[in-house]
This record gives sequence, structure tokens and C-alpha cells, in this order.
Amino acid sequence: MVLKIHGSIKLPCGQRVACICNEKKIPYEFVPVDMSQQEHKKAPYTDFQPFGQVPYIDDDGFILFESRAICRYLVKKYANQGTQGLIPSGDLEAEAIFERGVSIEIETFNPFAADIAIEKYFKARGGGQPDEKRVAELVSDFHKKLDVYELLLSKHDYIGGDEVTLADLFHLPFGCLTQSLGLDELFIDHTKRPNVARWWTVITNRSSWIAVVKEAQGL
Ligand SMILES: N[C@@H](CCC(=O)N[C@@H](CS)C(=O)NCC(=O)O)C(=O)O
Repeated sequence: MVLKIHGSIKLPCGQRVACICNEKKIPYEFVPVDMSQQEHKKAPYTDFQPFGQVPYIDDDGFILFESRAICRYLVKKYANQGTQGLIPSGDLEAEAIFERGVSIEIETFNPFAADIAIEKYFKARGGGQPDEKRVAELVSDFHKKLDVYELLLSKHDYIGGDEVTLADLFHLPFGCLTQSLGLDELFIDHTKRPNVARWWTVITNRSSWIAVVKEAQGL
């Protein structure tokens, strides 16, 4: 059975899973969830994702939610196909640097990128207005965090080591959404943060991600 992703290619967490499917050459299909009718907040959806969020996967009867956990599962299950090395294994220090990158994305990057996206994108979709003062504070603090990224990326080519890993790819959905909200300067400032700009250009140009962007645009 083809891998079913219950959720949407238009939302960041579904995009994260789709990107890894593309890396690992795993056929998948999205099963739409009518979020306008709050389908994700009630049974039977919540029988499978009890937090009432998208996505979850159904892999031939195996149900799993949490997009990053899904990606790790898929990389391990399909170890012998597609891009290799997305989760380092066998070298203790490489594994540690990778885990550090994964934690940095969840703890340091995602809160800023997601909160900016909530203010400037998701609120507007619901007919609301962004809190511009909060956005300015978030952007200012995000710059400081990305200055540390610049330091880390001056020592390693990628945030999880010297090869591309899930730690990098996990940044793409919310990072690109934030970037698209008129915030190029966070990610692509070759003068101020040349290593961040290099890294961001490389990962956003991966064919796995370009395919996600096209699918989200219906192309
Ligand atoms: N940690 C979860 C977060 C899931 C999540 O926040 N999903 C968003 C879409 S990207 C959602 O369902 N938002 C609607 C809601 O929370 O009601 C994951 O990575 O799967």
C-alpha cells in the first residue's frame, strides 16, 4: 500500500514528511483533512492524532504522528534507497553533532520561524491582523539566533555535520514560509551571514524540496 500522509502538502509539517519521502524515493499520497470543518479536532481523526494536528501517516496499518519522528522512521525503514546518510550512524561524534543539529532546529529555530509564520501568515488567513510589535521582536531575536548559526556553519558545511542530514531538512518548511513573508534578509544575507546564506541556498535547492514547493503550488 502506498504511504498515506493524512494532512496537507500546503502545511509545513506535511511538507517536512513529503520532502523526506522525495529524498528516500518513497511513493506517497496525501489524504486530505478538512481543517475548515475542524475534522482534525474530532474523532475519528483524533483516534490517530490525539493532539488534533496534521499530519499522521498510515504505513500499511502502522500509524505514526509527529512529523520529525515520521521522517526518522522513514529514513530507517528505507535505509537502502534514495539519499544515504540522512541520519549518521556508526560514528559517535558524527551522531552527536547530528543530534545537536536536530535539537537546535526544534528548540532554537522552529519557535521563531513558526511564531513569525503564525503572526504574518496564519493569522491573515483567518482574517486577523499580525501583531507587528511582536513580529519585530521575534525577527530581532531570530537574527541573534542566526548569528550563532553563522558560527556553527563556519565550522561545518551543514547544521548536523559535514553532510546533509535530517537536521538540515527539518528547517525547510517553516524557514521557507518565513522567508516568503518578506524576510529574505534572515536567510540570505551574504555580507552579514555568508555561511547561513550558503547553507540556506544549498538546502532550498535540493530537488526533494523543489518538488514539495511545486506540489504545494499545484504544479
Ligand atoms: N509537532 C507536530 C506539530 C504538528 C502541527 O503543528 N501541525 C500544524 C500544521 S503544520 C497543525 O495541525 N495546525 C493546526 C492545529 O494545531 O490545530 C508535528 O511536527 O507533526
